[in-house]
Amino acid sequence: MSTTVENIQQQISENQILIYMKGTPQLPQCGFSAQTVQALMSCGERFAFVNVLDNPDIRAELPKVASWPTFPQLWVEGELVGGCDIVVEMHESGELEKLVKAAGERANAAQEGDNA
Ligand SMILES: N[C@@H](CCC(=O)N[C@@H](CS)C(=O)NCC(=O)O)C(=O)O
Ligand code: FES
Repeated sequence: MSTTVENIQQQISENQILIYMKGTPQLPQCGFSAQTVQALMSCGERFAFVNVLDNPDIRAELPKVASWPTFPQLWVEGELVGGCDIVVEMHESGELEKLVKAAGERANAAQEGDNA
């Protein structure tokens, strides 16, 4: 059986664009998660999400793994981008879309390579 920390590490390594949030993209359960996922959705790339309200073990362990105390958390290509403040700021500057689109394109290219 894998531990929570191993699950988290696997989620982060297997999902090139990943948000840990409260609620779901369709039904966020907190304003911070709502704002962040809205900014992410506006980038137009596919992304994975984990609802930490459904996963109390991940909610408890991820802040230690990430050295980041709160949710939401956006991870791109294995690295923590940040929470609501950072993501919203990057969205306003146009930086978020660049980062997310580049990661999405690389993920799609890797996928096509797998299927060939
Ligand atoms: N300033 C933070 C706001 C996020 C925040 O304060 N999150 C709190 C309330 S939703 C949190 O995750 N607390 C720990 C917890 O609920 O497990 C950001 O930029 O992401
Ligand atoms: S759930 Fe209360 S501030 Fe996020």
